[in-house]
Amino acid sequence: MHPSPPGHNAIEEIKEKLKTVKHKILVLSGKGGVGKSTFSAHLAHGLAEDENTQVALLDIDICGPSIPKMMGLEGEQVHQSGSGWSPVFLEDNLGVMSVGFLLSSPDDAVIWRGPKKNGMIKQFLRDVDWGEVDYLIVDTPPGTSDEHLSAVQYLSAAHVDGAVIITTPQEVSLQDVRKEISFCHKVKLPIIGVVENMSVFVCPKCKKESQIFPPTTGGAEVLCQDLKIPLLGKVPLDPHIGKSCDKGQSFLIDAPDSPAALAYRGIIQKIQEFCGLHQPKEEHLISS
Ligand SMILES: Nc1ncnc2c1ncn2[C@@H]1O[C@H](COP(=O)(O)OP(=O)(O)OP(=O)(O)O)[C@@H](O)[C@H]1O
Repeated sequence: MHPSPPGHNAIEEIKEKLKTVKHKILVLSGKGGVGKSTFSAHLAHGLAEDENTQVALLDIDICGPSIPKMMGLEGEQVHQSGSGWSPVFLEDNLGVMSVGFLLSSPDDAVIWRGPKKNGMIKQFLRDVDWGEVDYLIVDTPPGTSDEHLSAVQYLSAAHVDGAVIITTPQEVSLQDVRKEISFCHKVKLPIIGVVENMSVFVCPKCKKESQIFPPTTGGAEVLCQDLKIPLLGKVPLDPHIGKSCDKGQSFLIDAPDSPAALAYRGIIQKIQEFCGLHQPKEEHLISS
């Protein structure tokens, strides 16, 4: 089932493979559990609501792939196509590929050793036949590890638009966002902006907003002002999100008028504007 390992000219092969993909967006977070996969999944759902937009979602969260569950694709396996792997199509215009499709069971612990992880990232970028795609969204593991470096290195060769960084308002998460931003600067990865997730709780009955864990340092807003990074939006903590994700559905459809869905739509629009306004440039590659 596994295509052959990438050779020395992997960068050229990835560049060639991704020629048909217009915009490439990496979704990053310093901490785990802040809502990165939820965001990636719903950015894909939201963009694909326009049936003329072809969307691809790639999950390279090697040790904890949650995209199969969130997209209702648990139990799917990687399908071989002519020259590589074919994505699983959720809709005609929404294709998904996940490391999770390689697992025999979602309950399997995944133990990949260092070089194997990077090899897998190369394979996922080189071997998936996406076809003509407007947006490729790449869901990454938390942190700034070797896997991120590999992904940026390969995607940069194929013109990456930039990264969206997901955080919660707490300092423990924001501290890692600063590291994420420093990583992006070091590897010359443009930053599209920051999303503050689980910002506030909106009471479903009285519609009042409350901060469950008020941030001690002003949250992502202050951080973004200080570092001159765009804040794309704040998404409230919303029980609809967890429920829809567990069912493998889009909460943008399940709860279209919820404060979280409205916040997501505003963020998606800003990302579309960014991609329309900023033509990605060829980046200098970081030597491995
Ligand atoms: N705004 C929100 N309101 C309520 N629940 C949320 C919200 N955003 C995410 N969640 C829930 O939080 C949990 C963690 O989200 P998710 O898996 O997307 O995090 P993650 O950052 O991708 O984690 P990791 O990278 O460690 O896998 C999920 O159960 C998801 O449904």
